[in-house]
Amino acid sequence: MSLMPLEEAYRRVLAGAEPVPRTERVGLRQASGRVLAEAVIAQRTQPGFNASAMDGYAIKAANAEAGSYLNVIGESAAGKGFSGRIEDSQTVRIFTGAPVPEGADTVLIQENAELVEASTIKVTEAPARGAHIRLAGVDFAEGQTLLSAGTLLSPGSVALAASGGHPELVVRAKPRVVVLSTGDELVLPGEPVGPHQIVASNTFGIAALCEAAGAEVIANELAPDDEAAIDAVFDQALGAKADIFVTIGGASVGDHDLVGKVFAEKGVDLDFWKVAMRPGKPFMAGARDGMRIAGLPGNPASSMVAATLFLAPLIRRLAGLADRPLFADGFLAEAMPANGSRADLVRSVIRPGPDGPLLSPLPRQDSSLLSVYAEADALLLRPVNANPAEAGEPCRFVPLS
Ligand SMILES: Nc1nc2c(c(=O)[nH]1)N[C@H]1C(S)=C(S)[C@@H](COP(=O)(O)OP(=O)(O)OC[C@H]3O[C@@H](n4cnc5c(N)ncnc54)[C@H](O)[C@@H]3O)O[C@H]1N2
Ligand code: MOO
Repeated sequence: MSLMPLEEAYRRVLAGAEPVPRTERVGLRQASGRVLAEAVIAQRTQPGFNASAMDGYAIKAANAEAGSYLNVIGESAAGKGFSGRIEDSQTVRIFTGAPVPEGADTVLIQENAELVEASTIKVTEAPARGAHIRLAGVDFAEGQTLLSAGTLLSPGSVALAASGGHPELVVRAKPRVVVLSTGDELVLPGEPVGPHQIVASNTFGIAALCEAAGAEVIANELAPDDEAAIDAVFDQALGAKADIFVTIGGASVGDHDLVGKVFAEKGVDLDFWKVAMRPGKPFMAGARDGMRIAGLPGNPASSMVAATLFLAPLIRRLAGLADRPLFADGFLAEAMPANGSRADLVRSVIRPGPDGPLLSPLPRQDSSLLSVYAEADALLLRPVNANPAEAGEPCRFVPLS
């Protein structure tokens, strides 16, 4: 099988990927970052009454020439309005958010009034008619569409939905993902590590990446290099109606790399295996009965890079989130050597430059190095067969945050 060009692999992974049709109802405290499945219609008018925007006095503007005296007949506070009516030469003490009493058309801010007796004020500066009143419905009216289906709920839109009277919202269900790490050598962090064993690390990095992209990781399993064990987790994912089955490791050509073999036995329709990129070459993509398959390589940086390029965009698509451009534009902080037949995704740090982001490759690039991966801000793209490049030349990169 020849190596698939990176951009084509990306297009193929996303081809035909639609948001999952399931929806669910969540409370407002769980709603931020979710995608609305149904429009949010205002259940009430906001504000529901003419409200004061300032602390001061509710007045009739016609009575409030500078130098006039007004008789204070009561008080309107937020949550506790004044039930009477203002007649000529009268005023009501009013506070921010309080209902404007009947008969008043203006709020005089207290800085422009002088209390001359216990219940008399003198207007020191005349206000404009209508000043400092938020009219009923100025924000929105009952029945108005506040947020349309498909909106990614920001903290501000959660506040708007709350104001519209909604304790819960109908959102798209998160795509369900099962992650399986394979390898006899793997033990969980914190468990005793035998002489030839290692700690399963990208197991947790990949689960975090899936969740950050909008998925629900319904299982994060470890299995030894054993066909029956891998088979069992595959069946578990099918049974749980996972949208994506992600494997880590066993994707290459060694005698113990069994993932591709199990996929073939399980009737997975394999779209491609192996991408012309470094790291992350032995990436597999396919599907079985509506469950998408992403087979990631085992090397820690390789799995994180392949998941960043292919799995995260797929999850975003299934979650109903907008596609993001795969690459951003920047400039090389250093000269780069010529590149070979695989696109190189160079773990790099970013700093601001005069014309845009400047990318500096980290000194060590082996695909086992999580200490380097965790430090990187970006994957600097060196295209297939790129010529040597000078510092300052434009480049493209995949942001990692
Ligand atoms: N003869 C060849 N050998 C290899 C090739 C090749 O083309 N021909 N490709 C290499 C490339 S590139 C990669 S990438 C790796 C990928 O191999 P696998 O996907 O089969 O991964 P494993 O062999 O299972 O593991 C590789 C490495 O990663 C460690 N690992 C695996 N899973 C985890 C985990 N969950 N957490 C942390 N570390 C993990 C594993 O112990 C190995 O050290 O193959 C090359 N070989
Ligand atoms: O692609 Mo492998 O991912 O070079 O280490």
